[in-house]
Amino acid sequence: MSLLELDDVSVTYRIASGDVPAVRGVSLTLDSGAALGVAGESGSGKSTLAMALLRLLPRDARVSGRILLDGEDVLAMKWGRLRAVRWAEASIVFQGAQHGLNPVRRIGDQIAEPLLVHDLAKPDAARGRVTELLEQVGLPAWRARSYPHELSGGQRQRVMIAMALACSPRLIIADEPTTALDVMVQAQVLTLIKELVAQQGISLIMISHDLSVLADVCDQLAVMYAGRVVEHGPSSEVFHDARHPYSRALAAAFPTVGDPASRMAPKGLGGDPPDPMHLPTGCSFHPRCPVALDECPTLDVELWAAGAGRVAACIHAKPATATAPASAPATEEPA
Ligand SMILES: Nc1ncnc2c1ncn2[C@@H]1O[C@H](COP(=O)(O)OP(=O)(O)OP(=O)(O)O)[C@@H](O)[C@H]1O
Repeated sequence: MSLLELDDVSVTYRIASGDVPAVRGVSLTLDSGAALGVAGESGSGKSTLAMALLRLLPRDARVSGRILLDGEDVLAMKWGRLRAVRWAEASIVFQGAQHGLNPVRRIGDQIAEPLLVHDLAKPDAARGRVTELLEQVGLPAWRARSYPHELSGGQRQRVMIAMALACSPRLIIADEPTTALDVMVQAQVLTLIKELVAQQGISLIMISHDLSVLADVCDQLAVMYAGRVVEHGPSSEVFHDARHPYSRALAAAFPTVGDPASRMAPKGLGGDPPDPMHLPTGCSFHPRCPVALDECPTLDVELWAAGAGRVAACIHAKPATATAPASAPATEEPA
């Protein structure tokens, strides 16, 4: 059985000026021990999807569909069960989360907190576990006595990863875990995440705008555009031989060191991602698409099987005989 199964998950923010459909009909699965990368430009719905997984969304968000964690529907869990699941079974490392550490509490106490809150260890045992966790993330044990301001950004992000690991969860969701770090430190933290996932058999969902980073860490890639998954399949294939023109543009968009704007603008694409409140008709990508056809503005787009274990929501990937949509990667070549 899959560790995580998303079935037609949608998230809409209800704000004063109307509904914002941030995530639209996402269906994905994650096997135990596997790593799934979720890519897309700013505003594509990645963080909203990540937060929906553990019901961390603000009150104005409405979530529909099913999110099954080990067969249990997260959306139907009572609060007590949900609190037990957070940290202990699945934990999130947020973008720039290292800035969220409490400045007046020692690192060791903060790492121990999830263990104590979940009653998974007594204070003495928790101290031992903190030492173990610091070692796992490449920090010396004496750092337990440090305060956050005494650590570098990369070290603080390692602390956040240690906290996420504290209760030995089966799933870690990492939302842009290295974005706020400089390039050298980014590489070190990514290597750390990769090793931890491989050694401890933890499943990972990693979110980034950078397809190359995801392809390096993850087995599977899902590319999101305007709240939808537009391509999904094995990482190296999606990265090197994308079937959707948006994934191709993302794959070609290697960030330029020191130029944050270059990360946000996939090569060869003009324009900006659409406003979710005013989505283009047909394929949402058609106004920016370099290979759009006349029918794309009215196309009823679906995820079509686009090779072994792959799906893509593009007319160019649509098999001539397509009749039904594929909500998850199919295992057969299209006819
Ligand atoms: N609390 C909120 N209320 C209303 N709209 C929101 C809220 N949070 C996000 N949105 C909107 O939902 C859409 C998806 O946002 P989201 O942050 O999930 O995208 P993202 O791909 O994670 O972007 P980024 O990489 O910038 O974090 C955007 O249009 C955003 O403006």
